[in-house]
Amino acid sequence: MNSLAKVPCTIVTGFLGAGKTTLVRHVLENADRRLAVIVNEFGDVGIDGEILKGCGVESCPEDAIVELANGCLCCTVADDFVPALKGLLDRPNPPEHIVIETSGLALPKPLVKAFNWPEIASRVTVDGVVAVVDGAAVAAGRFADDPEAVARQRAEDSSLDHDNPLEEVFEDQILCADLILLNKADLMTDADRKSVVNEIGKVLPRAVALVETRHGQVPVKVLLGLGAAAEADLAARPSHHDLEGEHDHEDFDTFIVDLPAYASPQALIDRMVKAAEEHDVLRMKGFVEIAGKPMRLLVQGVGTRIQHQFDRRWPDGAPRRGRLVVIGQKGFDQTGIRAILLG
Ligand SMILES: Nc1nc2c(ncn2[C@@H]2O[C@H](COP(=O)(O)OP(=O)(O)OP(=O)(O)O)[C@@H](O)[C@H]2O)c(=O)[nH]1
Repeated sequence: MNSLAKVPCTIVTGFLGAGKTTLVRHVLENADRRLAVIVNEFGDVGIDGEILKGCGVESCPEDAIVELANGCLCCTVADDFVPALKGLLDRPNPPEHIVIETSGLALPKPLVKAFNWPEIASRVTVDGVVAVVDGAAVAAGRFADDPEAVARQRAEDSSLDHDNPLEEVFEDQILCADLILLNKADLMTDADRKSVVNEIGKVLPRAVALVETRHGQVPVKVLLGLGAAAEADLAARPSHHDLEGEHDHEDFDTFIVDLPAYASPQALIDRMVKAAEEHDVLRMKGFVEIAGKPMRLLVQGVGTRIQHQFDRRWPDGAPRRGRLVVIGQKGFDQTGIRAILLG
C-alpha cells in the first residue's frame, strides 16, 4: 500500500445484541489483510474484547484488539477514540485496515465526524459504516413506537419525534449506514423479512445496500473496501441528534451483578429468562463459573433469548469471578433482577 494512503476504517454499528461482535469475529477469522479492532461497549466490563481475544485465530494477535471500556465512544471521541486510533497508526507495523465496533447504544455519526479532526484527518478515512440489524427484533416490533402514543405526544409537543429511545438509536444507526446487514436471518419468516425491509426503507432517505446474514457470515470483500469516505459525506447522514449535540444515554441503565458458581448452565439460564420476562432488560452478558468445570461459561441474552458456551479456561491463579452485565431501559428494577439471578 502507498505509505501516504489513508488507512481505511470500517465502523460497525447496530443496536444491543444485533450481532456486531459475531460479525467482527468473522471478519478477524477471514481477513486477507492486517487488521486491528477497536471495540467499545456500554457497561465497562470488556466482554466483547474478551470474546474477540478468545477467538484463537493465528492471524489475530491479542494486541490487534484495543478495548475502550470507558463509557461510550460517541461521547468520548477526544479522550479515548482519537488517541487509540493514533496509537494503532503509530505502531511499527500498523494495521492495513481498522474495524471499529461501537457500543449498541452509540450513535455512529459523532464518530464519523471525528475522522475530520486535524490530528487524524490525513491518516485515516471511513471506508464504510456497516449497520447490523437484529432482523428478528425489528420484525417483533421492538423498535417501533406505539402509533397512538406518538400521536398523543405529538399533539402535546410538536417538536417531539419519538417517545421511544430505542427507536431513535436504531434509526440513527441506519441513517448513517453505507451497508446494512439484516442479521439473524435464521430467525425470520418471509413475512418478517418483508416487513423489516419495509421498515428500514421508511427510515432511509437514500438507497443503501442491504444484505441478509446469519451470524454475520458475509464475504469479507463485501464488507471491507466500500470506499465511502463517509467523513466527507455527513450531510447525507441525518441524525435525530443533529440539533441537540451530544446524547448521553440517559434513557438506559446498566449494572453489574457478581455471580456465584452455579450447579449447571441451565440453573443460571432459567433465572436469566425469568429476569428478562419480568423486567425491561435489553441485554445481559458475562462469564460465569459452573461447579466442577475448568472452563468459564460465556452467557449472552438478547431479551429472553439466551445463548451459552464454554469459551476458555479460567486464567490460572486468578479468582474465578462470575460477572454479568445487565443493560435495560432507564429505571428498570435492578433489585428485582438481582433477586431473580441470585435467588
Ligand atoms: N440466531 C442467531 N443468533 C445470532 C446471530 N448473530 C448473532 N447471534 C447471537 O446474538 C447474540 C448477540 O450477538 P453479538 O454478536 O454479541 O451482538 P452485539 O451486537 O455485539 O451485542 P452488544 O455488543 O451487546 O451490543 C449472541 O448470543 C450471538 O450468538 C444470527 O444470525 N442468528
